[in-house]
Amino acid sequence: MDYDIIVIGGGSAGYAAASAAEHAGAKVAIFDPGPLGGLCILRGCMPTKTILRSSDVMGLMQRAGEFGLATDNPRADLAAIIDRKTKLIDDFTRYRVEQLKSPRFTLIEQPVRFVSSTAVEAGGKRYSAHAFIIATGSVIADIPVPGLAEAGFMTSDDVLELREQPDSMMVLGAGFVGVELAQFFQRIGTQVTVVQRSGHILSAQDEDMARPVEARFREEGMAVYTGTRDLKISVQDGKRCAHFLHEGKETTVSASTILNALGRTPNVAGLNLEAAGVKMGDWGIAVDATMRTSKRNIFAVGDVNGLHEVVHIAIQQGEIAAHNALNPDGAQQRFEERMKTSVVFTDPAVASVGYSEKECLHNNWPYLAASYPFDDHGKSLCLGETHGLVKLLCHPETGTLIGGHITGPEAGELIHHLTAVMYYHGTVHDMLKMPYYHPTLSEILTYPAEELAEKIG
Ligand SMILES: Cc1cc2nc3c(=O)[nH]c(=O)nc-3n(C[C@H](O)[C@H](O)[C@H](O)COP(=O)(O)OP(=O)(O)OC[C@H]3O[C@@H](n4cnc5c(N)ncnc54)[C@H](O)[C@@H]3O)c2cc1C
Ligand SMILES: NC(=O)c1ccc[n+]([C@@H]2O[C@H](COP(=O)([O-])OP(=O)(O)OC[C@H]3O[C@@H](n4cnc5c(N)ncnc54)[C@H](O)[C@@H]3O)[C@@H](O)[C@H]2O)c1
Repeated sequence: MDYDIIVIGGGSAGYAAASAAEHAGAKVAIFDPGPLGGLCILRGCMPTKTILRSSDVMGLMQRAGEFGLATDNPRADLAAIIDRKTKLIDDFTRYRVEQLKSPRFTLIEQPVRFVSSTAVEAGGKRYSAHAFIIATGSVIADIPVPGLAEAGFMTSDDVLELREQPDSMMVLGAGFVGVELAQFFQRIGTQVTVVQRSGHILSAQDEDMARPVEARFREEGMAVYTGTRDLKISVQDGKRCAHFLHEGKETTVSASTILNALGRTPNVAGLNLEAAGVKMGDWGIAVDATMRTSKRNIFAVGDVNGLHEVVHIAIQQGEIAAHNALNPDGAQQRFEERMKTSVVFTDPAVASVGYSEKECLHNNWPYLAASYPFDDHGKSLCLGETHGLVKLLCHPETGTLIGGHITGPEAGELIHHLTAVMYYHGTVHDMLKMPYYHPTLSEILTYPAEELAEKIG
């Protein structure tokens, strides 16, 4: 065999897998045709969070009067925002490329296709390995909306290079990508309309956690349509129009641009998975908790398995796969659904760890829930950040925390407190024994914990 492990794709999941495998003493090759850097650095987490910082500052400037301050007609310069993003991303990318090109691995900048379960082909050459870790990520999905392709649209990739601000924009889809970018554009002065099929935005979250974001969007002047049906697109008088059924009525909205945020799909094109005997599942390459595919020596990690398209989970899965690939007969590491975490970086932000009420109800799992709103919490009132709530879910007898959900100020930071409690299998009673500084946002977490502890007795 040429290598112990061949990693296909050098993004967050692939780099983590290769790094862990090399650290454990394996001979590793990474195949990636580039551009090198991975989605998170090049067109995902980091560039979007960089530009959102500008719109968050803008959002505060627009509220200056509320805090006894005056600003002189704040305006956004999209080209300058994009320049700041590009400078940072170039630095992050350079660092990642150096890591990929280090002598720790053999980096081959070619796409690969399987020829069997123990060999791949790239650039006309054949390479064999004991194990393979597929980490080819995801691509923007081609969702068939009538008229959309003819009308033309932008994607999150395009937005990150846009230098001229559109006067108006329709955002199709209100998942993570749609909501973060919708608020960015609305806050910098583009008139945004969001069109979402499910009954509330962020359809994977519990409804009560998503509604405060919708409320904030509307207060900021955004038009938000949820529960839409039969979406079609046309072009009339130079404007792009979306036609859909909303609350039983034919509705048409228009804008100069469309942002297609209808979702992503696993990137498996050209891999020739059939030759390796690797099977697809409903959302991506089918894997078990050890990250093994239908073929025992082949693993799939990160967006390509479609389980949770977020970066820390991609990294964790990469490390799990590396360990299991190198220890096929030893103790296997498993991905723990129990600790899954997500953060949507809107304002208010939406952060979750563990299970939602939706999931508990769907699976018939027993739970107790309690929540508390930010508009009744002292520190939030001082900050003027009163949108949202915190919600805790615990086991009805033991009080063990099984889910923590925060929509509100600094939710993406506050959630880690609940992550720590859950990591150590802590209970709502444990939360009440911990000291909380006053006045802080974190204190709000004790109120639902208290309610749940009283219920359990
Ligand atoms: C706009 C946006 C914002 C996001 N924001 C966040 C966020 O704030 N926080 C968060 O946690 N997640 C965020 N995500 C999701 C996150 O970026 C992804 O979950 C993560 O980057 C996936 O990593 P990956 O390693 O699976 O895939 P990728 O990083 O996409 O890596 C795949 C690699 O495979 C290579 N490749 C492709 N085809 C082949 C082939 N045939 N052969 C060899 N190599 C190949 C590619 O060149 C690429 O380098 C965001 C996503 C988007 C789109
Ligand atoms: N902050 C973060 O961590 C972050 C940010 C961005 C993306 N991501 C990751 O990237 C993944 C992809 O995000 P995404 O937002 O592109 O996809 P998504 O699947 O989360 O959202 C797409 C939305 O479009 C809606 N939709 C689909 N067809 C529609 C139609 N015909 N009419 C109206 N609405 C329709 C869907 O109901 C869905 O809510 C996410 O699952 C997330 O894990 C994470």
